[in-house]
Amino acid sequence: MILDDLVTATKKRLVVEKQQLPLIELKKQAESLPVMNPNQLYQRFLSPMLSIIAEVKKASPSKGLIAEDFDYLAIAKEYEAAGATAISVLTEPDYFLGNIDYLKTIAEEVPTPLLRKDFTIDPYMIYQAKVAGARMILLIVAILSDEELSAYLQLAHSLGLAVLVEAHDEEEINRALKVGAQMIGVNNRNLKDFTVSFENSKKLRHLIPEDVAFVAESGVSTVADIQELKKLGVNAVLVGEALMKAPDKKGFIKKALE
Ligand SMILES: O=C(O)c1ccccc1NCC(=O)[C@H](O)[C@H](O)COP(=O)(O)O
Repeated sequence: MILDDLVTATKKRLVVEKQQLPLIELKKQAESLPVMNPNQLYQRFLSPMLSIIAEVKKASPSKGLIAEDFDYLAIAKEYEAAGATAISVLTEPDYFLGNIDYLKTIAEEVPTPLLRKDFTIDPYMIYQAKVAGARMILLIVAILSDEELSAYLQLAHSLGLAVLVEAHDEEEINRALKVGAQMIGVNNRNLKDFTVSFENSKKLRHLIPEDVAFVAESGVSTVADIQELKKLGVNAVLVGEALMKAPDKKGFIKKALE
């Protein structure tokens, strides 16, 4: 399964990264930075207005190369100007052709909160996200134990980072709620065969309490899709490929927010 491959690749990458910058140094850098209150961001997602998390995504395991012309900074600036609540930046290099430097550069110029979209399996990656300028990280229930989920969530909060906890079914949602997730993303993409269906969001929406933000992830192609998800009562929609391919990204987001 693709998640296993992603975890294996991430483990290999971390060995090298930890040699280049030992944890103790990285931690010092992260802990010297100001700490924001993640509740402000959670509350923003819980507001009655739909939130759009617009993704900067060059390639993916399901689609291969998505963006030949990948001016990630210009794209992020368009997302910001259009009113995206947050910008997700893929930093995974092997399968998504991402890079944490993309996030760093965007953070220096774009005030919109940034989600470090990666396969977090080690506290090192949470410190990296903080130092790079992220305001949010992703934790995927399927690749973490309950102990890891809880420890990583607390570590992120202690650094002022909000956490999007991704779940695929009822059992994973219950695990996310048990560790105190305040924002849960349900992936509409089946990671075994890459098919996409909003059925998952529909089926699981009622399991997430009102005070926990619900994010529908993946598979949005059109503004009409976003409107369909809005009717299900989602707080936010995470959109990658459709926005990357939209000739008028600003228009797409603005229409979706109408
Ligand atoms: O996008 C993939 O192919 C993929 C494969 C395996 C694990 C994760 C994957 N995507 C990560 C994401 O969460 C999406 O990039 C995000 O939800 C946006 O999806 P989309 O709008 O369908 O590009």
